[in-house]
Amino acid sequence: MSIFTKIKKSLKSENLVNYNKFIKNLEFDEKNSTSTHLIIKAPNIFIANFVKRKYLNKISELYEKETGIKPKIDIVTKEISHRPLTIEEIIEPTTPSVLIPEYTFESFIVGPSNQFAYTAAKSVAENPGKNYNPLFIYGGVGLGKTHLLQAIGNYLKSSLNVLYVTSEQFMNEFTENIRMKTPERFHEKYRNCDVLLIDDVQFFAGKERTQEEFFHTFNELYNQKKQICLTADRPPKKLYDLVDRLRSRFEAGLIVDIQPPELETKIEIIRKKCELNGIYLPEEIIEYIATKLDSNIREIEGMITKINAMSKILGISEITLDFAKQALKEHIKDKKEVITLEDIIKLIAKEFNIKPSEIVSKSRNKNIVAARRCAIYLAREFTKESTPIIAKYFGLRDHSAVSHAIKSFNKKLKEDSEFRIKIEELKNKIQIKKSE
Ligand SMILES: Nc1ncnc2c1ncn2[C@@H]1O[C@H](COP(=O)(O)OP(=O)(O)OP(=O)(O)O)[C@@H](O)[C@H]1O
Repeated sequence: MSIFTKIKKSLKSENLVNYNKFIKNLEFDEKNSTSTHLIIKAPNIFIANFVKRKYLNKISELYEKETGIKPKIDIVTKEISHRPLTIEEIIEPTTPSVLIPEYTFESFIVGPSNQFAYTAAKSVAENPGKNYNPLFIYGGVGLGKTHLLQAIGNYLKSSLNVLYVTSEQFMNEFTENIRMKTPERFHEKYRNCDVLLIDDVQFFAGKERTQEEFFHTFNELYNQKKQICLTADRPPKKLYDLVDRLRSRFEAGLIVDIQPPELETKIEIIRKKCELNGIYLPEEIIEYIATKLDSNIREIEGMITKINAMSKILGISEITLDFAKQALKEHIKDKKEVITLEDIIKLIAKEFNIKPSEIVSKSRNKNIVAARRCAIYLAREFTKESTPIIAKYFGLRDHSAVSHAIKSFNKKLKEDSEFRIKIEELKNKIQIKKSE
């Protein structure tokens, strides 16, 4: 009998009223668990939350009694394996401890905000140890750093010895091996891989012994032309508590950033997540989530899961916009509507040296058309107006004309780096106005 079956049996024998409802259908994820880190699958988010609140300590205790090991336990839902569970947890930064098969290049949506990082990661995966070494990916919370790092690992794991760890795991293992007087075991593991992927290296900050060890690991692998990829929440030059020689190693490779996704990219990501998880959401709800929530994709995923789970539990077959609004009510921060369509028009008119009225006119003058497209794009990014309202305001036929204008705009953003910089500057100006 497996240990997990024994644990379930003990929970049953303790006559827990909720055994059938909450414990019976829990499954042990053998493939992804280790002896110190257990992953348990629950049928849905509510059961998972309940088990976490009520039974986690008990399960941990029973496991320790059986094995002598105090485990770390993650309870995940079957729908989205490996996801942390409560909405609060989903919003919290969390990093997995194993390679997650779903994090691939194919499931990663590319837009102007992450194009550079994606291309660099793909290139590293296709030519490990040859093009960019190390690859350093940085960016804000929940923007896809781990996903890209793991995509490299998943791409290479069948042909090479890939090692994926968080900086914390690296540190814990190092400390543990020192404590057990087995440093050679640690060296054996880390200095003999072909690809080393370390997530969240900002946590090396201030840990001098770990940094020292990592420095040697780095050199050893680098000299053997093994690929090293790192992620952090900031660029190497801002990792202040890192020893200089390590920082300069990081800086010697390719450094790429991931920016918050543009609205279109966000919408695409939501579509993809729904598709991957077999969730159907009408377009208007997808757009609602994308415009109302910030850029943290993990948070967005949490909201999709929540809407889906609530609809199932309440037996609702068709999810309406009102239902979604209700479900997300408490999670949508009450941001004041500070940027209006008029603000955008004024700003663009000034930038393009034309009159505000010309932007909303029917003129086909090249400069005015460019200004209009830009204004439409920014209106979608920064105001809370729906696509039909924006169409009406700019004198366009209907919402599909808005989508068309945004598509052409995104194409230009992708192709023309000077243009991209100009738009970034405009976005910054709007952000400044927003925070005034
Ligand atoms: N462009 C994208 N396409 C598809 N999914 C994405 C994209 N960007 C982020 N995600 C998803 O968002 C979630 C959070 O991403 P990830 O864990 O990679 O973020 P992170 O940048 O590593 O965040 P943290 O700083 O908290 O570690 C993941 O489920 C990931 O699949």
